[in-house]
Amino acid sequence: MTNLAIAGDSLAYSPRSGRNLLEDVSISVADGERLAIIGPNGAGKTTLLRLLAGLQGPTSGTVRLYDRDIRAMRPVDRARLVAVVGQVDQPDHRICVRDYVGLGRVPHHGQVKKTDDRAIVDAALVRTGIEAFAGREMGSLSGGERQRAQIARALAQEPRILFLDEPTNHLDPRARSDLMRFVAGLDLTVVAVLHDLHVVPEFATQVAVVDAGRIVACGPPDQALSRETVQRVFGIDLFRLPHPVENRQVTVFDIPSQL
Ligand SMILES: Nc1ncnc2c1ncn2[C@@H]1O[C@H](COP(=O)(O)OP(=O)(O)OP(=O)(O)O)[C@@H](O)[C@H]1O
Repeated sequence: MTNLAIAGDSLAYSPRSGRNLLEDVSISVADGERLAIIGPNGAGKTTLLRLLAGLQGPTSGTVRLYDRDIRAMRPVDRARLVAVVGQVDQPDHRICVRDYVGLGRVPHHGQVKKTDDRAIVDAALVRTGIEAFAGREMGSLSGGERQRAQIARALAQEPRILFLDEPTNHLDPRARSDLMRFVAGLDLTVVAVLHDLHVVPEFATQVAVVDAGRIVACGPPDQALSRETVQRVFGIDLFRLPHPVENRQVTVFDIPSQL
């Protein structure tokens, strides 16, 4: 036994026709760690997340979750271990928020009493701050509220690993930071594809930088998010500066003026 939550080894993926979208990607995530996958549009981030979550099989290579080969897991066992909040989730607009969050309990049906299921759904609604919307239809929520409902559904699933694909998409700047702090406070292993580089240093314990289907830098945020890597991969600049008021450093991303 290791304390690895996720071990992806020599992963490659290419659709039936076409180029390799991922090549020779190996990554491990320790139990309780929070991995941010970053990279430019089309780099292969979502593809990597889908392979690690078992939503898609690799063309070659293996994924192990808590020492078990993901290919040998029954879907229901995987769903008790892994919850995914994807970029596109369009539930029936008429389903009410409570019932939508309750869908997270499906993999556990028959495992616990219905009253426990209800208590777990209630707790997920409270934790994500959407209990006031419980009776509303999903179609009536704002983008940010729907995002929280999706996370509540994932929490109701009681996973050990939470996968998030661009979870801050619909959120205003303060809500982005609040959400990632909230997720960091969960006692879970988390893998998140993030476009907003500002939230990465405070959220992630590990960062994987993906470019053109390969991991080009991986490590703690202050190492993986180096100025050189950010310049090369994103074409922007990075500065770590003393905070003007507080006794800490801030990471500033800047688009060079000569662009
Ligand atoms: N099934 C597929 N067949 C062909 N090409 C695909 C397929 N799935 C993804 N791609 C292509 O692979 C590349 C990587 O896609 P992916 O969604 O993993 O990128 P990403 O880094 O998450 O991008 P973004 O930041 O824009 O969401 C893209 O160019 C995409 O068009």
